[in-house]
Amino acid sequence: MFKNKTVAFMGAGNMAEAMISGTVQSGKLSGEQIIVSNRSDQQKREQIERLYGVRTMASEQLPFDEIDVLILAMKPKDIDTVLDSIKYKVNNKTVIMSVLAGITTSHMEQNLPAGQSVIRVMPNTSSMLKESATAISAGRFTTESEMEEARELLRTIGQVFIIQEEQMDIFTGVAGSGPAYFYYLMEHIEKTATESGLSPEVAREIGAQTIYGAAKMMLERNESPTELRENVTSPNGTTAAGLRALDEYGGGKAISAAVKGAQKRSAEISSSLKQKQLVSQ
Ligand SMILES: NC(=O)C1=CN([C@@H]2O[C@H](COP(=O)(O)OP(=O)(O)OC[C@H]3O[C@@H](n4cnc5c(N)ncnc54)[C@H](OP(=O)(O)O)[C@@H]3O)[C@@H](O)[C@H]2O)C=CC1
Ligand SMILES: O=C(O)[C@@H]1CCC=N1
Repeated sequence: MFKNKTVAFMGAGNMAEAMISGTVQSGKLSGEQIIVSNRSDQQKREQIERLYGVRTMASEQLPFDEIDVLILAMKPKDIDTVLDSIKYKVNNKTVIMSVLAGITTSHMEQNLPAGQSVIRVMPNTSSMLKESATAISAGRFTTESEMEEARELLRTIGQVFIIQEEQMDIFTGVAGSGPAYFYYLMEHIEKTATESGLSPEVAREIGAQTIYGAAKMMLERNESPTELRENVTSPNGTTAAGLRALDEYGGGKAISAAVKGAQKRSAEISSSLKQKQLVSQ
């Protein structure tokens, strides 16, 4: 399916690198088919070329006519500069995918040639190991077969969910930002475990194995998290004591607030760009 296709990245930071790593490991695209570009960090380009065997260059040197899929992976604040820089160069057959939080397909469509196919994508950094939970939403001009190809391409970095664009903010709050909540949890578990006498290496390994095992249970057993939690919790046992402390300290509320906070920020990024657009009209 990807034979003779060229995929180019604009942006070579954490998210792009995670996607590049997963895609190259999948073996579905060769390094020759992937071009990675950034604004100015030459050292980073050399490192990516060495590690993943892909072609790299500065973004202004991208061979736009050769590119089938262009993945935008810079920070949201840089989107307008980038759209301005590509709008007279991009090929109308190129599908543009953006992984930028809060940047809507309509914002991109308004700043690109009429009819350009744009897909909004929200991956997470577990793409690095082909374990992302990635969402995609079609723009106005995207065909079903382009969405199918996008899904196939992103399957190389994990599971793909096609969602309505209105659901992107909450998806970002859950899955785009989500790994950070689990790392935060792990930081606290590790700290407590080492303070209580476990070596840092052992604390890290058992914490990670515990999260991994719980995630696998969720994915492979047809049981709700409530059932799974109850199976761990003996009356008046250790887990009940732990969960009571979590409740006392507002653990559940804190988790909901984290998801909502990220969701709200994603929506804010969209609306601030809309405001800017209205002001400049
Ligand atoms: N990190 C994450 O977990 C996730 C991030 N995202 C999204 O991914 C995007 C990138 O995030 P992240 O990788 O963390 O950011 P980084 O800061 O690590 O990387 C940003 C990259 O963008 C490049 N860049 C900036 N301006 C331009 C430009 N004008 N032309 C070409 N390249 C440019 C930078 O190049 P240079 O260094 O040369 O300036 C750099 O390679 C964000 O929009 C974020 O919302 C989405 C899901 C998860
Ligand atoms: O923090 C951010 O804005 C990006 C988007 C999702 C995860 N990281």
